[in-house]
Amino acid sequence: MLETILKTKKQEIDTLSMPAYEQVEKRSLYQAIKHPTRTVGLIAEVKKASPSKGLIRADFHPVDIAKTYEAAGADAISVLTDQHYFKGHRDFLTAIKKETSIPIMRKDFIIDELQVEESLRIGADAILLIAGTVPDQKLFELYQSAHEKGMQCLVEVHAASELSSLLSVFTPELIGINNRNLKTFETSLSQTEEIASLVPQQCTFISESGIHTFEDVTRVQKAGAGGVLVGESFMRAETPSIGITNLFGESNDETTS
Ligand SMILES: O=C(O)c1ccccc1NCC(=O)[C@H](O)[C@H](O)COP(=O)(O)O
Repeated sequence: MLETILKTKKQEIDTLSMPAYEQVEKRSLYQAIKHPTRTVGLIAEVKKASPSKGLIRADFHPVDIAKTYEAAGADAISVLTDQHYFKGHRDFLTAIKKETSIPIMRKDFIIDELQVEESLRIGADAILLIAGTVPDQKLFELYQSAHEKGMQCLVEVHAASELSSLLSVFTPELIGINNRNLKTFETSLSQTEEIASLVPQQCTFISESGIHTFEDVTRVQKAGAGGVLVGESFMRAETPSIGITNLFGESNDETTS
């Protein structure tokens, strides 16, 4: 699947039209995760559809969803901007950035410097970089470029071997361990438990995908996760903010919108 997505991305990059600069202030994803609202950081994702699940939320209003995430104490928001596979759009990110005050991460398949520049222009505070999509040295160059432009990065891995290889080139401040196998689409939290011991002490790591219950959160927290990235279970909730309070076993009395 990843190979197919990357093929599409390369075609998109060939015809990429660069947007105008959005004049917006930068917010720190690293600080937000280091000082979370709860005992573990939460990156809440705005995602209409996905290759593994198809359409997830038909009643999809990205800015409203993002606002309810912020009201429910999310530390940061991840916005899918890929159109073809996730029904996202870069305009969603810009609109969300303007209507919220927490860090906004661009979730896409960023493999080229032009996309880093595009991310800056649309107002992203941070971008996702995925190990294995480009050689590690190239990933490091994209990481450096993002930082030079004032953005931060969540660097995602799917296997211990990917993390070891990456660490021989650079040490990202924020590492994402994705629990989803991109070949079978199965999620397993044991991914987080297996890879966690390889994360250097100075790094924070986020457990991504397949987190649906408070037990799931507790499990990855025990493995050392400083944060979780959750999409589907919030997007399937009647209102996404209730998805957040339910995930953390909190009362929904004050969060009804
Ligand atoms: O979600 C997919 O089907 C998918 C397929 C191929 C590449 C990436 C994919 N997902 C991106 C993500 O990592 C998730 O959107 C994110 O971690 C949230 O996961 P979830 O809470 O399980 O929606």
